[in-house]
Amino acid sequence: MTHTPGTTSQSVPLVRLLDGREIPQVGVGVFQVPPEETADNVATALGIGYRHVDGAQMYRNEAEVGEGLRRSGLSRDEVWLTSKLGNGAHRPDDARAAVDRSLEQLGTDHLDLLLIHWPLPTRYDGDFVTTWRVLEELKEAGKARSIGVSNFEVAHLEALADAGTEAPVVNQVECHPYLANDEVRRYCREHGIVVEAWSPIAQGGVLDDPVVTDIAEAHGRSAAQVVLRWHVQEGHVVFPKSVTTSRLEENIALFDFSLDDDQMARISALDKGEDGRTGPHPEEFDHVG
Ligand SMILES: NC(=O)C1=CN([C@@H]2O[C@H](COP(=O)(O)OP(=O)(O)OC[C@H]3O[C@@H](n4cnc5c(N)ncnc54)[C@H](OP(=O)(O)O)[C@@H]3O)[C@@H](O)[C@H]2O)C=CC1
Ligand SMILES: O=C(O)C(=O)[C@@H](O)[C@H](O)C(=O)CO
Repeated sequence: MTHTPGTTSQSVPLVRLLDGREIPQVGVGVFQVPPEETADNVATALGIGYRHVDGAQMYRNEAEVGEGLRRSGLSRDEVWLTSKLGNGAHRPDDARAAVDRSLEQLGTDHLDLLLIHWPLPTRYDGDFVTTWRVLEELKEAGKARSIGVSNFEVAHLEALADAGTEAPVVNQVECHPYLANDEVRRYCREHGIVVEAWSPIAQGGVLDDPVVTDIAEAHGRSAAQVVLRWHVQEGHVVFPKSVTTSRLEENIALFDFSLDDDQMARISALDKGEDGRTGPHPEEFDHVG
């Protein structure tokens, strides 16, 4: 990447992973971006200064992410691309074929980060360890430079560790002020696994909270910026989704203000535990398709 060491353009810090590679702490997510809008959305984000796109086979817009990258005029090695293995592709041959399809659609020969999207403990005899071994193989083959997991609970992470596998470098889980996901975050912290927080603003659901709006007013910032800054100071990697250019600009402008300890604590105290969860629980989610 062409950047000052330790930052991207827009001064987004890089977070060091267990394998020594560095991921831009703020990216853009493309879940629920309609395929016909995705290339523009990605090119706009890259034009603003984003250098990290969080995608997935499940989002059905990988060809358009690739098109957005080409339209941006940036070279492949200037942008961090993440993809996630679809739930229907956990069996080894299916996983290999699905990743080849992602590479072809994205128009690249490697992913920066490949994740198992969901552990699917109720499918395939709960055998995500075999699937993980395929990710290790794909990393060895150079098709994914880093490998990680998504929606893994502590028991799932322990199962990988007990099997003696390479450690995942990230665990991408639902996390925002209403769902702190403390147990998972503690395990990750203790094992050097970086937490990627999905739905970092709870799809907008935390933005009207009086604690958030009060702190936002004190800083002359938007509620979204305050919540995203809380994530940054917690050490999370985030990739808020937006199809609105002004919000894309806002969501990356997080590095010229900071929250004090009291503001951080007030936001952390908003945790509602399981009542704050907006998406499916990883122990139950088994959707394929
Ligand atoms: N691993 C997993 O299982 C999952 C991963 N993810 C990843 O996380 C990313 C982000 O999560 P997502 O669920 O999209 O939710 P987010 O928390 O990023 O919220 C997105 C929503 O908030 C709105 N929004 C964005 N920025 C602002 C702002 N500054 N002010 C007000 N509203 C705003 C967007 O509207 P608009 O677009 O109209 O501007 C959209 O409706 C996904 O795109 C995906 O990459 C998400 C879910 C699950
Ligand atoms: O966006 C993702 O990455 C997801 O896995 C989820 O959106 C998930 O598919 C879901 O929320 C289903 O309701």
